[in-house]
Amino acid sequence: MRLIAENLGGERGGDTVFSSIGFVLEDGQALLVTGPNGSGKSTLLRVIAGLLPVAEGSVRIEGVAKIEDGGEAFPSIASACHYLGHQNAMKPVLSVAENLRFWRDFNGDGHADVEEALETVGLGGIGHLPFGYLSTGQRRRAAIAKLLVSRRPLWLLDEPTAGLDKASEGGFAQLMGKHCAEGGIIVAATHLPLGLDGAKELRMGASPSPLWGGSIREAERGGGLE
Ligand SMILES: Nc1ncnc2c1ncn2[C@@H]1O[C@H](COP(=O)(O)OP(=O)(O)OP(=O)(O)O)[C@@H](O)[C@H]1O
Repeated sequence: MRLIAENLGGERGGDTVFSSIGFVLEDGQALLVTGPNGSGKSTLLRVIAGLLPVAEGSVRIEGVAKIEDGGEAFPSIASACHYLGHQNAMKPVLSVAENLRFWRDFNGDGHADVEEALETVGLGGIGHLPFGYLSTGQRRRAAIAKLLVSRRPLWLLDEPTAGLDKASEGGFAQLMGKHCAEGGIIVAATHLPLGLDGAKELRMGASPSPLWGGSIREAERGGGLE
């Protein structure tokens, strides 16, 4: 599978946030989206996921495996991706396991079972607790377990390690490495190194405020791929 963005532009509230973004990611590749606050990293992920409209250009997947009836296993990016946003998308009054079972049923393509996924993220034994009881880092780990209970080749991750301790960051780096080694693709917006060897980097444009360490290169809000 390939994820292809061509001349991609995104808007928020009618204003252009980024434009002229282009990249191709093949099976097993990862892209780190970096840049200052407000430069459009989250907006880019949401545009790729189909949660916000494409303002210009295009983003698409190609080369998706066929299923038995000749159709494509994933007919759209939305059906091919896991989107992990800033919010964890879990119900606080449901138990951790109930939340994961919901997402497993909702997304289909059952993969790891819920207990196995919780063990993997170091939450074995607390699946019965209401999600709302968990600490910030435990909530993030439970949200990461969501990536494991259904198989989706494309992971779109927004600040995935926010709130994680060092050991959990290392564990998540291994999970991401395994996903790529199995042919998955990752696009991750981050301010922190994620421990993903060989990842490409897309730097989004500068912050409009010089006071917080950004420059005022408003004309360069488009991204550059390295
Ligand atoms: N619903 C909205 N309406 C109007 N503008 C918005 C909306 N949501 C975000 N924006 C603006 O879009 C721009 C890009 O925001 P975005 O969240 O994509 O940045 P980011 O690079 O992910 O930032 P951060 O590093 O702080 O997470 C910001 O200037 C933000 O104020």
